[in-house]
Amino acid sequence: MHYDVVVVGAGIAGPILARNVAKQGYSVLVIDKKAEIGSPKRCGEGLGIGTFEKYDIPYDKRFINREIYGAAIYSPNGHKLELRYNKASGVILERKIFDKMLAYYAAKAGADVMAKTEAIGLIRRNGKIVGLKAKHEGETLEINADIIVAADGVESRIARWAGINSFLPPHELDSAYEYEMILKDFEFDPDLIHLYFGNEVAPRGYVWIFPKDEDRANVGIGINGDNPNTAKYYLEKWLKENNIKGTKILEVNVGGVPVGGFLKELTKENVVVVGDAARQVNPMHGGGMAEAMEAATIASKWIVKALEEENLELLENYTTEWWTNDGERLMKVLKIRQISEKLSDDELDAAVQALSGADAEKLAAGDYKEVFKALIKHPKVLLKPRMLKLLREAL
Ligand SMILES: Cc1cc2nc3c(=O)[nH]c(=O)nc-3n(C[C@H](O)[C@H](O)[C@H](O)COP(=O)(O)OP(=O)(O)OC[C@H]3O[C@@H](n4cnc5c(N)ncnc54)[C@H](O)[C@@H]3O)c2cc1C
Repeated sequence: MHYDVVVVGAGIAGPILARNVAKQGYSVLVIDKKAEIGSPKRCGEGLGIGTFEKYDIPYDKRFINREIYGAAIYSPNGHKLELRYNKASGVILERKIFDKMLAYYAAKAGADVMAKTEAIGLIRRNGKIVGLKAKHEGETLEINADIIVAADGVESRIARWAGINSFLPPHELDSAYEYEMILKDFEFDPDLIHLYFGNEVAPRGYVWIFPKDEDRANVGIGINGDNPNTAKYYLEKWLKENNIKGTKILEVNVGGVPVGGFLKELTKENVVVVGDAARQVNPMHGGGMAEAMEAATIASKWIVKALEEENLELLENYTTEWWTNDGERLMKVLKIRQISEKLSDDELDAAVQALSGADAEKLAAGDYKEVFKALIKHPKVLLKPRMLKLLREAL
C-alpha cells in the first residue's frame, strides 16, 4: 500500500490536513485507532464561531449543540465579569459527530480513511523513514508513504519515533476531568459559558460550564498536572460546595492538555507533527481545536508544495511559518499565563472587580489596552507588582 501522505489521527488536525492535501489531487490515507471516529471524546467542545469560515468547515447543525453569546467569569469570592455579545461568538459542539464529519469531508475530498487502525511503528529503509506499520483487526499492515503526519494527539508517539524531542514533564500538562451532566437546581445562563477561578477552586486552571442545553452541560476542570490532588477531587469539591448533585451524569471525560510550550521541531525528515501532538494549544485556556486547525492549514500548504516540487526540504517551512506567526503569539500568551497563575485569590478578586467596568466586547477580543484602561481607574490593583508584570507582558 503506498500513499503520498499518511495521516495518523482523525481528531481535528488530521482530517483538516488530509482534506486540504487530497483536494489538490494527492493520495492521502487517514488512520485512527478508534473504532468509531470521534468517540470517546475528551473535550469541553467549546469552539469560536469564526473558525467555521476561516477553515472552510460547514456550519452544520448536526454537530452544533448550542450557540454561545459570551462568557461569565467568576472570581474566588464570587465577583462576576460578564462578556456578552449580541450575536453568537461560539458554539458547543458534539465532537463525536464533528470529528466524524471532518473525516467525512476529508474522504469526500479524495482521502481514504481507516478507523480501528493503530500506528505501531515507523518503517525505515536504508536509514530513511518510508512509511509506518499499523494494526488493523489483528493484522499488521505496512503503509508506505512519502510524508507521514503525526496528528496523534497529546499522547503522540510518532514524533518520538522520528527522533523529535517530545518529552513532556508533568508540570507542562494540565489534568482535565469533565462530566456531561444535568445541572438540576443550579442557576446558569445557558447562552454563556461560565468559568470559575480560584487557587482553591482549580489550581492554575478553572472550572467550566459549557452548556449543551438549558439544563445539560459539560462541567469540567483543568488543574496543573503535578498537583498532589486529582482534577476529579477538585471538581467533586466544587460541585459539593455549589450544592450540585452528581446524580445525572451522562458521560465522564478524562484527559491531559499540554499547556507548557510547543515543540521546537515540527518536522523531521518526512515526518510532520500537528495539533496536540506538537502541543499547539492555547496555554491560557487550554483550547486546542482552533490551534490544531491553524497548524493543519499551514502544514498542508507546505506538504502540497513539497509534493509539487518533489522537495521534502520544503516541509521545514511549516516549522518556520508556524513559529513566526502562531508560535510567537502563543509564547506571549504562555508568559502571561505563567504570571497570572501566581496571582493570589485577593488579586484575582480585585482584578475581576476592576475589569467589570471595561468594554466587554474589547475585553473578550483580548484587547489588553482595554484591560489597562480599566485597571488604571483602580490604582491599588494596578500597582500590585504582579499586576504590573502581567501588563508589561501583555501590552
Ligand atoms: C477534558 C478536555 C476538555 C477540552 N476542552 C476543549 C474545548 O472546549 N475547546 C478546545 O478547543 N479544546 C479543548 N480541549 C483540547 C482539544 O480537545 C484538543 O486540543 C484537540 O482535540 C486537539 O486535536 P488533535 O487533532 O491535535 O488531537 P486529537 O483530537 O486528540 O486527535 C488525535 C487522534 O489520534 C488518534 N491516535 C492516537 N494515537 C494513534 C495511533 N498510534 N494510531 C492511530 N490513531 C491514533 C486518537 O484516537 C485521536 O482520535 C480539551 C481537552 C480535554 C482533555
